[in-house]
Amino acid sequence: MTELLQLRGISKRFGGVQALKGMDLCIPEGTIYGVIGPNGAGKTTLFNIITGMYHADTGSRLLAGEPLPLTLKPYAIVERGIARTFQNIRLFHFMSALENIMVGCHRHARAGLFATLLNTRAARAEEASIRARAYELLDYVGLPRSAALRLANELSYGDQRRLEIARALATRPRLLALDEPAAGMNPTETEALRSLLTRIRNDGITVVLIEHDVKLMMSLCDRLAVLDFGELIAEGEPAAIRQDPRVIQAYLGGEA
Ligand SMILES: Nc1ncnc2c1ncn2[C@@H]1O[C@H](COP(=O)(O)OP(=O)(O)OP(=O)(O)O)[C@@H](O)[C@H]1O
Repeated sequence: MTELLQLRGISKRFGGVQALKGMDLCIPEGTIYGVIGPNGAGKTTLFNIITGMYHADTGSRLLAGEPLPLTLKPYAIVERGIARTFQNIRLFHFMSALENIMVGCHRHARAGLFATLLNTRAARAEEASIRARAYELLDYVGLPRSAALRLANELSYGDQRRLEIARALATRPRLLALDEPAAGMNPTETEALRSLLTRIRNDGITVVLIEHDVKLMMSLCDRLAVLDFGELIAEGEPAAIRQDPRVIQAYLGGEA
């Protein structure tokens, strides 16, 4: 198994709270990798460090063996191949679903500002190809064509979540980071999400997610990291995690 993302000795303090305590973590390429743990364990902090929203106090990280400096800003992290979604959906609500995806596609656009303003042939061709790619992604995440021209905030909750994933995929990430993607979903939407994430993984994009639904995580993820009080207390395949006494004591309470 090749490691896609490696974190070494990552620490983060907020005032008097040590949210992460020298954490080491390796996310293997081609997996669905879950991060679980009780409230306040440090999951969101870890996630925000992976995606550049927070800067760690100490530690280092590598993406596909290349250093990924801790000070990189979120847009630079996206450029290096890590895209994310948010716990509270952050779409451009007054843009159409298609336009939301096109924004993500523009990361790979080549036409410069002047070519676009002058509406040159090259700029028009590029815009057409971005639009075509956005339609492909709309299909890929399972949104109907009829959703394309609707405003993002008119879509159902589950469809907005799919749209966020499509927009993240539009940046062509190697690692897709999802912050509680199943939160607020009904069972049908959750099952559809499971199929979509499995498809994304099978198509070669590594997925890392935080999720409170432990049952879903146990059945969906290839590997799990369990955090407690800012430390990694267990890491491995779900079958082993389920039986780990530290996990049972710290978090699962014997329910899993
Ligand atoms: N911006 C912040 N300022 C101050 N303290 C913070 C901040 N973010 C997180 N913390 C603290 O760091 C610790 C870890 O929080 P974090 O949100 O990472 O945990 P979590 O595992 O995601 O929890 P939850 O499941 O409740 O979302 C908590 O004690 C939290 O109060």
